Amino acid sequence: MNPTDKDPAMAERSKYKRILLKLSGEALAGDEGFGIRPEVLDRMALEIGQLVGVGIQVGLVVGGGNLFRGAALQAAGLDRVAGDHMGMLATVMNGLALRDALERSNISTHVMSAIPMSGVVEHYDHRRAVRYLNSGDVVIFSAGTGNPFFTTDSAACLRAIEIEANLMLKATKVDGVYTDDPVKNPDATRYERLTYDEVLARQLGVMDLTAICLARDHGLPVRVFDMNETGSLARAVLGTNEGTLIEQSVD
Ligand SMILES: Nc1ncnc2c1ncn2[C@@H]1O[C@H](COP(=O)(O)OP(=O)(O)O)[C@@H](O)[C@H]1O
Ligand SMILES: O=c1ccn([C@@H]2O[C@H](COP(=O)(O)OP(=O)(O)O)[C@@H](O)[C@H]2O)c(=O)[nH]1
Repeated sequence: MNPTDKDPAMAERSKYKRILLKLSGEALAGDEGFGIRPEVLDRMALEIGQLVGVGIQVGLVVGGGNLFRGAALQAAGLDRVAGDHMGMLATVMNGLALRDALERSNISTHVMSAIPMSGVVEHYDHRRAVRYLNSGDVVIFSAGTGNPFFTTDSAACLRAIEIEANLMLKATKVDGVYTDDPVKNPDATRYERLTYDEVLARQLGVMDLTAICLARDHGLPVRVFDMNETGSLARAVLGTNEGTLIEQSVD
């Protein structure tokens, strides 16, 4: 499917009215692994715009790993809490860049931050976020959970549960959950579907345990997929066999 094709039947075919898309920071950096690549932002805006255009409500959580990660800064000698604050501020920068790309594509977008940052972005407010989503605007939830020692995967599950999203989509560098880390083990094979308990029991490292436990405890389905493949976001929302679906039961 070409993501630029308008598909009016898509919203009807999608069983998801509201989704939460988690973009890793590295996803914004393209092949370089660091920084923000404008052409990557534009491609993402195009794919997100396709969903918005057919009436699917989209919340976004963006990571910060393309700029700073608390654990890496700690390894370099910084205090962990200061490093995590830097990581969360990095997600706000990514959020601003993403909003810019979305608004250039005429998609009305708000950035909310879990850390108050008056004059730059709005402070996170759950009820206001839901109002924006109901009016068809995109909401970018930045600064993670606002607390150190958490990840943006956990923030994505948290916000998805709060806004009652029907699905959390984790866009990453690999095209699903594998029997082992596919980057390190070329013999690893991909699962189409998994339960939360299987992810936990098999210690599949694609998401942190806090995030998986939150999703499990609140019955939030999670689809892990590779957004570098053109059209993959639309396919993931349509529920076709894209990436890996993690849910309560696979019967
Ligand atoms: N069982 C697994 N299946 C899929 N990916 C895995 C697995 N175990 C570890 N990974 C790794 O998890 C990463 C996805 O997590 P992500 O949050 O996007 O990256 P990071 O943790 O670097 O920010 C992949 O790049 C992959 O190398
Ligand atoms: O609730 C949160 C979310 C993120 N972070 C910090 O922000 C960094 C960037 O987030 P993450 O690593 O999840 O980004 P991604 O891997 O998705 O790019 C993390 O390493 C943490 O240091 C944090 O302290 N609390």
